[in-house]
Amino acid sequence: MWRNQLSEKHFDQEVQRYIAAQQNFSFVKLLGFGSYGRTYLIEEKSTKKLFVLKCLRLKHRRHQKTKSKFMQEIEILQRLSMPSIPSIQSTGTIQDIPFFIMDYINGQTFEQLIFDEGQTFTISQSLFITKQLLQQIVVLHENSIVHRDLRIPNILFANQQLHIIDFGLATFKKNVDFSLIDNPKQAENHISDLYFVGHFLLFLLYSSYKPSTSKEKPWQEELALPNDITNFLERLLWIQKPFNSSMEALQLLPIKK
Ligand SMILES: Nc1ncnc2c1ncn2[C@@H]1O[C@H](COP(=O)(O)OP(=O)(O)OP(=O)(O)O)[C@@H](O)[C@H]1O
Repeated sequence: MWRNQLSEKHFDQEVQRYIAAQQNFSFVKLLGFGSYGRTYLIEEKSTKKLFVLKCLRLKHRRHQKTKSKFMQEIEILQRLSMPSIPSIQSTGTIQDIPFFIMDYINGQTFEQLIFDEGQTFTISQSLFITKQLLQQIVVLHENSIVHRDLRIPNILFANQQLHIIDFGLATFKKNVDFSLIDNPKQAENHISDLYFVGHFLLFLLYSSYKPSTSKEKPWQEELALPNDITNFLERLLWIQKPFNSSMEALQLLPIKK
């Protein structure tokens, strides 16, 4: 364990050395790391523009499957050209570890907005934001991509619009027999993203919920939403018949026109 940490720290220095050797970039800081990747903030000297360098974690360098998944994240981001998704600027290797450089989204995640800043959302604001998210998901699905990790730390608000990051679990959309799906989060079709949208909408709605008792009840009882919104959420969360596509979910979003 400590050996792994030691070598990851050593690798951070390798990244710093690599960036220092590039004429036009300077290293700013380590942004964080997840299970597959390690992410750094860098600055383009001539423009002062910030970028993110993401590389495969050192411990996975010999795992062919994880390496291919990382290369697939690059392929997916390169395929998508949407203002709400970071574009890839360049790719390469540092000591045989693959990396890519993408746009830095200078905003706040919904996790930060709700839990650090205590921001609250009304029902109509929550539905309006969910509509924006669904509009982006429709475009992803039209490009045959499913994100499969649309959690609140991966959805940011910046420049007056929503942005989606972290395509590490994304995959190419398949025709999946609904009866064979046992975990909607991992489904390789629209079901996965819509399931996450259901949880996203619940986080927004719960931001303004004030419990009247210490006893926890199901969200349907606690939030006591109008029926059309409860039914919509239950279809996203696969409690009721799921939507046939993200477009259908967008069209049936119970939002006042
Ligand atoms: N393009 C980006 N723009 C702005 N911030 C980013 C970008 N990509 C990643 N980040 C931020 O960098 C940090 C690390 O991201 P990374 O995707 O490596 O791991 P993670 O999201 O913490 O973990 P996991 O892999 O489990 O999802 C996170 O705080 C994330 O918000």
